Amino acid sequence: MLRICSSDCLRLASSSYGLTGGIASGKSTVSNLFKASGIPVVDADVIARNVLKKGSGGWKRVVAAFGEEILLPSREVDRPKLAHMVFSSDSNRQLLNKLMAPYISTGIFLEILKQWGKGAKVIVVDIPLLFEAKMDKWTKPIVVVWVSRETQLKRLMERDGLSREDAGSRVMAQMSLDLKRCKADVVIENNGDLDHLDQQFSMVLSEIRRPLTWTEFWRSRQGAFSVLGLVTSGLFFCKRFSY
Ligand SMILES: CC(C)(COP(=O)(O)OP(=O)(O)OC[C@H]1O[C@@H](n2cnc3c(N)ncnc32)[C@H](O)[C@@H]1O)[C@@H](O)C(=O)NCCC(=O)NCCS
Ligand SMILES: Nc1ncnc2c1ncn2[C@@H]1O[C@H](COP(=O)(O)OP(=O)(O)OP(=O)(O)O)[C@@H](O)[C@H]1O
Repeated sequence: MLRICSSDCLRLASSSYGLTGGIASGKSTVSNLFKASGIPVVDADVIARNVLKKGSGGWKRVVAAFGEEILLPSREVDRPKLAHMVFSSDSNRQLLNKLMAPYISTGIFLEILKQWGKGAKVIVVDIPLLFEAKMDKWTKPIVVVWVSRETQLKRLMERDGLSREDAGSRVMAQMSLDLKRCKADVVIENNGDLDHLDQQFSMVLSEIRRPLTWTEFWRSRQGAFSVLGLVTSGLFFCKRFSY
C-alpha cells in the first residue's frame, strides 16, 4: 500500500527529495528506479564509503580512534570487522557516527551542489540515517521505504549472509521503521514483490511530476523567489520613475 500524506504537503517541494528507510528495506532498489527515470540520486552510503578510503581525513580519524587492528594488510578499513565492532556496541557506533558525520554531511552537500551545477531540477538524496542524523529538514518531500520487521530481517540475512542475531543488531541500531513511517510524507510499502514496488513507484513519480497549482507554486521556494524578484523590480522601477 502506498501512502501520500496530502498533495499540498508533497508539492511544497524544494528540489531535494529525501529517500530513507531501514537497513535492507529497499532504498537502493527504489533509488535505482529514480535513476532509471532520469532523476539523479545522491547516495549517502557511497559518500560514507569514500570517507573511509585509505589516507582520507575520515580514515585518519577513524584509525586514530579504533586502532590499526581495523585495517587490512592493504591498510584499507576491514569493513566487516568495523561493522561487527559498531553494531555490537552503542558507544562504538556513537563514536564512529561522531567522527564521520561532518565528512558525510559535507560530502552530501557538495554532491547536491554538483548536481544543481549540472542543471538538475530535482535530486533524490538517499540517506539511511536521515532522521537519526537530523538531516530531514534539508529535504522535502521525504519518502520512506517501509517493510515489516520479518521481511527486513529475511532480506538482510539473505543479502549480506548474516546470522539472525547479527541482522537483528543492525536493525536495532536504527530508529524503528514504524516511527520513520510516521514522519514520512510518502510511504512505500515494500513487503510485496518487485512488480508491486514498481506500481507504487510509478504513482509516486506521477505525483512528484504533477505540475504545481498556483496556490502550491506561491507556497513553494520557487514562488518565494518569484515574489522577491517581483518586489525588488517593483521597488527599482518606482524609484527610477519617481524622479
Ligand atoms: C560500519 C560500516 C563500516 C559497515 O560497512 P558495510 O559495508 O558492512 O555496510 P554499508 O556501509 O553498506 O551500510 C549498510 C547499511 O547499514 C546501515 N548503517 C551504516 N552505518 C550505520 C550506523 N552508524 N548506524 C546505523 N545503521 C548504519 C545503513 O542502513 C546502511 O545503508 C559502514 O556502514 C560505516 O562506515 N558506517 C558509518 C557511516 C554511516 O553512518 N553510514 C550511513 C550513511 S548515512
Ligand atoms: N520488493 C522486493 N522483493 C524482493 N526482494 C527485494 C525487494 N525489494 C528489495 N529486495 C531485495 O532486498 C535486499 C535489500 O534491498 P536494498 O539493497 O535495496 O535495501 P537498502 O534499503 O538499500 O539497504 P541498505 O540500507 O543496507 O543499503 C536486496 O537484496 C534487494 O534485492
